[in-house]
Amino acid sequence: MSRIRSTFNTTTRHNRNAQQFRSGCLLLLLSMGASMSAAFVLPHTQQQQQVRSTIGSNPITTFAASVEDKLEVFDADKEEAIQQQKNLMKKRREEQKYQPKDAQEWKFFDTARVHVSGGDGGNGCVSFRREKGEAMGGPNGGRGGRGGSVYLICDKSINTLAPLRYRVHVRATKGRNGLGKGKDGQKGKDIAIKVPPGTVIRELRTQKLAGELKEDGERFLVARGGRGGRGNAAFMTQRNTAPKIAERGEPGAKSWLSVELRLVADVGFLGKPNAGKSTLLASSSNNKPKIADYPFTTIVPNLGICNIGEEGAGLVLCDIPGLIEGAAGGAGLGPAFLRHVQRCKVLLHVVDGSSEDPIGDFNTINNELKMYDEFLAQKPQVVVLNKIDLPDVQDKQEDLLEQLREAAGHSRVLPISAATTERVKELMGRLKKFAEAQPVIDLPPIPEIDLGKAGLDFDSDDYEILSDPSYPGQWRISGEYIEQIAKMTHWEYPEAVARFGRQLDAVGIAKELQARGAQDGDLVMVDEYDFEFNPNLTNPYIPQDLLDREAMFDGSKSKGDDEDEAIAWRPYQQGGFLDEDVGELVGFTEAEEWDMLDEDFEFDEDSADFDFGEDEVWMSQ
Ligand SMILES: Nc1nc2c(ncn2[C@@H]2O[C@H](COP(=O)(O)OP(=O)(O)OP(=O)(O)O)[C@@H](O)[C@H]2O)c(=O)[nH]1
Ligand SMILES: [Mg+2]
Repeated sequence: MSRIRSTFNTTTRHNRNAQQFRSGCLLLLLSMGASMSAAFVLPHTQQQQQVRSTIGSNPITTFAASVEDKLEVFDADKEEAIQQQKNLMKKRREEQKYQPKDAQEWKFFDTARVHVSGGDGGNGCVSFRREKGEAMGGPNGGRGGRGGSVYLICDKSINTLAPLRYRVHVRATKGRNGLGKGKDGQKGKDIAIKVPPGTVIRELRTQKLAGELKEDGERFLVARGGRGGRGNAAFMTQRNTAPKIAERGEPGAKSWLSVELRLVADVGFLGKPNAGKSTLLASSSNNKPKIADYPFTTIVPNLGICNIGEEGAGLVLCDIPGLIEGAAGGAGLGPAFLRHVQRCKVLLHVVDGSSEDPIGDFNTINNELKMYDEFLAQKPQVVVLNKIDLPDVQDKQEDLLEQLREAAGHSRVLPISAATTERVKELMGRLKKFAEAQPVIDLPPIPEIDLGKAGLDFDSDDYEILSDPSYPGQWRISGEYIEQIAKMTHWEYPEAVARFGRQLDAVGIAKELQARGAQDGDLVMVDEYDFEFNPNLTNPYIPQDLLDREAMFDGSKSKGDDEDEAIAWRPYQQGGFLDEDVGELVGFTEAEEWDMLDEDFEFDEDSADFDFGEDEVWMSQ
């Protein structure tokens, strides 16, 4: 059996050289990255300028363009159109500056980043029963409490991620430490964050999908609290009836999340700016969005519930900012909001009959849609020809309808006037029937990452041993499981250190190290802990300063005459641990309330108790 010698004094300041080396490399990489990005990422217009100067009207233009598809051939008309749109958007931004802060636009947030951390588990305790005539009874150190977990809860009464904008760090509380007399530590409090239906959760760094909340009341574990460390009572065996060993609490899971909202509606509006989408929403629902005769009036999605006519009542409508040519490539405001119509059963394509080229508009939008997302492009559409109250439009109405039917390839085309509400009631009735008839094809997303796991749940075989020839005799072991075990080891208890050695053995790490040529006395690093590798050592090394402290401790003074009182093993009166920050042995203190845990604690999501206290659950407003 291999033993690992714990070298305390070096625990916190391990391997400075290696760290410096690493951070040096990192700096180097970062500075390389910076200069590379400076060289390759040019502003859009600058890129176009370059393209223009290299291509010009040269006959090889077509050849160049086909060689490099990404090159955009300069087109004066398009450039002008883009410039016009830019000016308009600038105008909108200017206007926005003067909007009151409580305007709808200010409150709508559909993306957020948040750091969630589950509470650490409480530490286990080493303590022994003491009764009359029995100097040292059985072990009775309690278990630490479980750390609180962080959940997201789906609440249909809110429709923005604004609460997450105002608090980026969400931490659940720690579990309390276990105490003597078999008292287990109190659990940490769970935290729940309310989010609207359609919230999609991803791990920020990898952008891996973790899950999605759709139904009201559904909840999703995003950071699991750590398990409480076991007290010495749990380590009693026939051979060792007085174990001086306890575990530290398991650290809670932590991660950065990117949270994104996809509104859930039956019908998503689609169309060029100024087509009359918001006017239609206003004339058919309880929502009164902003309407004006310039493009990009709408800058955030609006949800409305149809309230005209019996047939269409209750239909949920979603009006998004208008789309323009180049939307799939990021032009205009629309693309950022297109994901909001991904959940809709049906798309309502609003065509402005008074536009110069209504059919061209219709085709442009459909092309953009195809480029943006094939899935979205295949959603069933209903087309409306809007503004038929205008005489000009009336004149060519029949022609336009015919052409639209042809371009769309189906006959779900209806002439309406959103302004006068002509045929709007009929449209809503038909839309509702059509939406209801749609099969549910929205496949449930396949999660790629499980945020509900804490370190100990990871596959125990999963570890990696790294060594660097320039640092002979140094080994770094990485792996969620072994790192978590290291964090849970009470290094000041020799038996705990020995147990860690056995765990290294069990996972196969000790053998692997030997096979790779690790020598007696080599430095082994796991997470922030350093050890000397010593497979032949039989007695774990106890740092002298800890032994000195123990010798200085006078147990007889600590507790009064009450012989029945349970006292802890010296020097940890009620059990204790080494506080690495201050380098001191710290005793556990008595807490007011106790909460008993089963010995074999299993994480049970259903028993999670949410704290709906003051600032831990966030409402939308
Ligand atoms: N005559 C007439 N005008 C309409 C009709 N529908 C909308 N409008 C006008 O068209 C202009 C644009 O309407 P909006 O509803 O803001 O258009 P939108 O599609 O929401 O535009 P964005 O939000 O910019 O994408 C406004 O001046 C409306 O009054 C209609 O049926 N008839
Ligand atoms: Mg609008």
